[in-house]
Order: sequence, then structure tokens, then C-alpha cells
Amino acid sequence: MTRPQVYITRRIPERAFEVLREHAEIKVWDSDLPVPREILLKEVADADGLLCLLTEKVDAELLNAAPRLKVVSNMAVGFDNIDVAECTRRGIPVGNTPGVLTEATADLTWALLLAAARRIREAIDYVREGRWITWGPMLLLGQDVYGATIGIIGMGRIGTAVARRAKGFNMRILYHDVRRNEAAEAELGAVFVDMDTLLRESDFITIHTDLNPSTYRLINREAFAKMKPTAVLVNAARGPIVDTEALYEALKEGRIFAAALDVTDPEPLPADHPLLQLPNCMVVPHIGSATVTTRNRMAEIAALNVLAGLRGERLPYCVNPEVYERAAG
Ligand SMILES: NC(=O)C1=CN([C@@H]2O[C@H](COP(=O)(O)OP(=O)(O)OC[C@H]3O[C@@H](n4cnc5c(N)ncnc54)[C@H](O)[C@@H]3O)[C@@H](O)[C@H]2O)C=CC1
Ligand SMILES: O=C(O)C(=O)CO
Repeated sequence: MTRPQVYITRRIPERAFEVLREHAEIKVWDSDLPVPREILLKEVADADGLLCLLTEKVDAELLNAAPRLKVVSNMAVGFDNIDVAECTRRGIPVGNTPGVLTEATADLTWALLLAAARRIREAIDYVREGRWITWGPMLLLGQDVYGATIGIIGMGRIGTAVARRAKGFNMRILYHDVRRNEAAEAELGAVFVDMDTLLRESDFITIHTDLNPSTYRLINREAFAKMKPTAVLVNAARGPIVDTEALYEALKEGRIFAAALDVTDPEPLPADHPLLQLPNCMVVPHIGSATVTTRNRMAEIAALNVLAGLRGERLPYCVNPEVYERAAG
């Protein structure tokens, strides 16, 4: 019997290969850089399963090039790179990797929040550049975190994990979401507010929504105009949720204190991008889930999703479960 073919779009942790090896023929784009689109379109021609990353656009063009595809498995929790409706229309289940990266991403969010509040990037440059002559009463003054107000936009898995850490800093926790999170309200004393209140009252604003039409450029010029001049913005969700030009203006003109970004629009940000020249902006290269354990677990779940899809079983983590209702109906 011929074995199913799986295409993996990047070098990923070995754990994925351990799960799949005895069940499928695996072909991998064995590189740390993304597979060029024209090669991807050729490689999926005989693929039964696709294990891809957030850097690959899975759209009608790709699906047309992959007539045998039975499953698309994203090694990420976010799936805005995938045309899920088109996959569903074609009866293809789509998998993602929720939960296992929640704590790592919340940790990174806090690393960014603290570093931006206390101007750590500027402080490191200051020492490296040999400018550290003495203790300075007015040197590199930042913002207090302990006891401040944090505003969390998107109180899902990661938003809630960020809020848990905020409890340890004795913070007042505000949140906004399209639905109430009563568990977070009960456990953490988080207070549900409208966006305006969150923007006006928060000392720290941190974004944890998925990217969808309602969150695209949610943080725009009008939003920045409502923030405190001492506010710190953190984005570890998706770049396009923040309007980059509006952010640049707000930082440059001192309308907010600082920003720290794990994700950008465009992504990657070119090395000569004006945002990177600003002392009050800190950017890291989308490393929210980048710990050894987390990436191993993401690879494992992504592979288990592929395996289930190849066998015609329900994916352990499926973003379009309606695909099964269609099949049953
Ligand atoms: N920087 C990184 O490396 C990582 C980034 N992410 C991003 O974080 C996102 C969130 O992940 P999870 O917490 O696991 O997802 P989740 O689905 O548990 O939480 C997302 C929350 O956003 C809310 N939401 C959606 N639209 C909204 C709107 N217009 N206004 C307010 N709230 C809205 C949802 O109701 C939900 O509660 C992912 O979709 C992904 O894009 C996730 C992991 C790592
Ligand atoms: O999982 C995601 O959505 C990421 O952004 C990377 O872990």
C-alpha cells in the first residue's frame, strides 16, 4: 500500500518527525528560511498532508495546487495565514496548536512590558556606548509597574495568563473582549470595560486578540489619542492589529511613553525602518513561543493533527470543526 505524503514547510523540531515517520513519507523544506512560493506550489502537488507555519499563505491558489490534500496543520495557534473558509468549502480540516504556547507567550509579553517600562534597551545601549559615568538621579527614568493599571485587549488563553502575572504586581486589571470572561473576572478580579475606558485608564496596554477583520488596525490614530502620555503599549499578538504609521507618530511625538513589539506590520520589519530608530520602541523578532519545550510541544501537536487528518479522524485541535458536520450531513 502506498504511504501518504506529508509536506513540511520548514526545519522544525524532531518531535514532529518522530510522530509522523512510521506513518507517512515526509518531505521537508530543510531550511531556516521560508520555502519560496513557487516551490511550495509544486511540492504540494502530491501532498496528502501539509504541516505549515504562519509564514505560509494557504489560499485557494495553494489548495488548487494540492488536489490530494486531506489536512492543513499550522504549527501556531494563530491561523490568519490560512483561508479557513476555503478549506472548509473543500472539506479540509485545519489544525492549530493552542494552549501549549500560552505561558511562554505570556512570559515574553511580560519581558517586553517590564523592559519598555524601565527603558532596558536604552540602558543597555548607554552602558555599551561607554556613557555610564556615574549614578544619575535623573538618569533613564521609567514608569512604575507595581500597582499600576493594565489593560488587556483580548482576554482569551494568553490574555488570561498575562493577567495572572499582573496579580503578582498588584495591578488593577481592566480588559476588553468581544465576550465576557467571567472565569477571569472571578479568579483575578479583572474588570470588563469598553475600549475607550481601557485606552484612557490603562498605564500598560497589551494586545492578545487574534487577527480578524474586527481587530485589523484596532489600535489606530484615534486609539493613540485616547491613551495616557505615560502609557506603554505591548503587542505580542499580530502586527496588523496596530497601525504602524500611527504608532510611529505617537512614539515620535511623545503621545505615549513607549512600545514593545514582538510582531510588526510589515513583518519582518526592514532594518532601516524608522520605528527602529526610536529610543522608546523595542522590537523583537516574533519570539513569543520561542522556548525549547514550547516549540517541541507545538511540533508534536502539529504532527498529531496531520496524522489524524491522514487517517480521516477528527483533528485533536481543529479550527473548523464545521467541516465534520458538512461531511456528516
Ligand atoms: N507572539 C507570538 O509568538 C504569539 C502570538 N500569538 C497570537 O495571540 C493570539 C491569541 O492567542 P490565544 O490567547 O491562544 O487565543 P484565544 O482565542 O484564546 O484569545 C483571543 C481572544 O481575542 C478575543 N477577540 C477577538 N476579536 C476581538 C476584538 N475585536 N476585540 C476584543 N477581543 C477580541 C477573543 O474573543 C478571544 O477571547 C493568537 O491568535 C495569535 O495571533 C499566539 C501565540 C504566540
Ligand atoms: O502560535 C502563534 O500564533 C505564533 O504567533 C507563534 O507561536
